[in-house]
Amino acid sequence: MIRCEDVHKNFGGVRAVDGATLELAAGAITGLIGPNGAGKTTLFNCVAGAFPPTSGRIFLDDEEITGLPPHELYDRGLLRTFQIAHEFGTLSVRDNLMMAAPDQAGETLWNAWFSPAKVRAEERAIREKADEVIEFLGIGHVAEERAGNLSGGQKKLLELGRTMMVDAKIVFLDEVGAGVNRTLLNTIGDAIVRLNEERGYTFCMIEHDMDFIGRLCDPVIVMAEGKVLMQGSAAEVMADERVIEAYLGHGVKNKAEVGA
Ligand SMILES: Nc1ncnc2c1ncn2[C@@H]1O[C@H](COP(=O)(O)OP(=O)(O)OP(=O)(O)O)[C@@H](O)[C@H]1O
Repeated sequence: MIRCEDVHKNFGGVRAVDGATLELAAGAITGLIGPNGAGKTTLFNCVAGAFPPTSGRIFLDDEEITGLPPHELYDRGLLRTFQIAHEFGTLSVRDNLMMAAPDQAGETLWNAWFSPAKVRAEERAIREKADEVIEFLGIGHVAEERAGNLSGGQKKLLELGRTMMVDAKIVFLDEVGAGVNRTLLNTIGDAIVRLNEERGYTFCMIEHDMDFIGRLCDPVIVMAEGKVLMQGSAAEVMADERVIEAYLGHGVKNKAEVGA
């Protein structure tokens, strides 16, 4: 479980996150929505260690993780997908997955020279794991394809695959559905649900596609003006007057009513 207590993040005079308090339950797929500029990405960045909050505290279970750098969070199984290097365009999908595996013995010259058997055994295990991830995600038909030739949606699947190579447990997804066609979006959605149900991954996802949110996320947390406006099921938040007003912009609804 991740808990943010009264988190603030200022950029000069801009209060990007202005006292956000929320919990991301372990084992849930939580959606984070809100109008442009609501502070969602900035809050993500604070939790995932891109920069520390100006004030407030963040906990992973009972341990305070406020301000910890990404690699320390990564060691605790928490990662934001872009923390893993973007795909290597000229390498195959399988090789991209294999390179995401952490702490490989073959990376040191010493092991490569003096422990070649150990390096080979480890490489075999990593290859088997990559093949398992490829099968899980149903991307066998592009396993030998150069990652640079994948469509935007397939690259998102590869991104999810790389989280599986490092056995992440809490994954932050920032607009994973952006610019992805409906069919592939369903495939990505299915992979997220299966990772959640079968492997116990916890997800928190920023998303603008409300159909996608409605299908995957429970609960949904709504942010507006740097704060948490409300939390509920997708149906509850979509029907909530405060949420509608936040999306329309302050005063717009009232003006519309006055004009009506
Ligand atoms: N590095 C920065 N420097 C200055 N201001 C920033 C910076 N990052 C974000 N902001 C400002 O902080 C506010 C919140 O931005 P943020 O990107 O967190 O919102 P968001 O909810 O993710 O929006 P969107 O849905 O449009 O991505 C905005 O007013 C934005 O202009």
